[in-house]
Amino acid sequence: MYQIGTTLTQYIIEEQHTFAGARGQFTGLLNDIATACKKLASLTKKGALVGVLGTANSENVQGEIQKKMDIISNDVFIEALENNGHVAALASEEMETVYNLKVGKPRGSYLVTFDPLDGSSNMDVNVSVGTIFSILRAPVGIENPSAEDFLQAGTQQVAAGYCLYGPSTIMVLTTGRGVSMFTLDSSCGEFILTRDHVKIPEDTKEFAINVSNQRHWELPMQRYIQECIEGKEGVRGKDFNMRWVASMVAEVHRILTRGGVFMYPMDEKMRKAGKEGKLRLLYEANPMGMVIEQAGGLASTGRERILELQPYALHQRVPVVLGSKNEVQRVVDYHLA
Ligand SMILES: O=P(O)(O)OC[C@H]1O[C@](O)(COP(=O)(O)O)[C@@H](O)[C@@H]1O
Ligand SMILES: [Mg+2]
Ligand SMILES: [Mg+2]
Repeated sequence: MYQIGTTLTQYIIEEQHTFAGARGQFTGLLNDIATACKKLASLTKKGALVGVLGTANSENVQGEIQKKMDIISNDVFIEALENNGHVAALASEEMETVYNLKVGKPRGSYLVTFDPLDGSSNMDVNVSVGTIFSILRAPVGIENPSAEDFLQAGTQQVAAGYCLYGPSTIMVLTTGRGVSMFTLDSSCGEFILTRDHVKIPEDTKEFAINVSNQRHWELPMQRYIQECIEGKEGVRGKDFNMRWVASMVAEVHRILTRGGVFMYPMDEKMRKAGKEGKLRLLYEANPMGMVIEQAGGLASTGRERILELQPYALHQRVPVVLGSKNEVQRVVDYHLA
């Protein structure tokens, strides 16, 4: 158990000691990620003052028009991670293929997948956005890991987390020993531990889903949401509230803070478009799934545990239902009934 007020630097040095044979790379890598997030926190706060709002004239591998900050965040992350010999390769929402380090750059023991700017549709309207990251082990002795080397099940993650750029900047991290939250004190440029061993309430009265897609949902999801909306008058016997920020980081942070269930289910519209979901397995669902499970919640596709899925593609999409244990279990039961 760490003292509230411990700095992230002190925390990760201690965590490093729990890894047998550790040589300081893990500490270094988390520090690199923290440095990138501090830069992004400053840029998102300055916004129009530093010209980072608006759309770039380019499309990413997802077929989405990129925001300027999608590209800037991706570059900031690469710059912070590629020089210090902690990683062997990187993969990101904004890059079609694996980013291999330039010739001569020292290679490290880890792979990092990341969503440099999550909730990017909120950037221009000043609503919370964030960065999501997942750390995996790199194959030993491979100079340039390939996409296949990244296709590891979520259970293989060494660590995962996100940084939320909201009213305050908060880094949330798990190394597989519970979930810790650090708030950025910009006066000293340090992330300070503000909550440790975070636990999600098992029950909730708050759901998050984009209801505009309702007519396309599968019947089990229609039933679940209808029952929530019927509230006290219905079979649930209690009223529910709804939230939708359209930034997964903000939804997950709310759930870690007061419980809830977040859903981005599969639907008919996606099926017709040949998609298997909206959110991406390697740099959204897996890292958030690890954080949620480490805080006592569940993370499912609606039918399967997300962390046990065997990935087959770098930008693979999956349905996501995560949050308070008993509520996610109910959604799964409806899908498996
Ligand atoms: O616009 P919609 O359909 O409500 O989707 C919102 C979802 O899409 C996302 O913005 C996708 O992430 P990116 O912004 O990183 O592409 C999630 O953060 C969010 O939960
Ligand atoms: Mg995202
Ligand atoms: Mg993104």
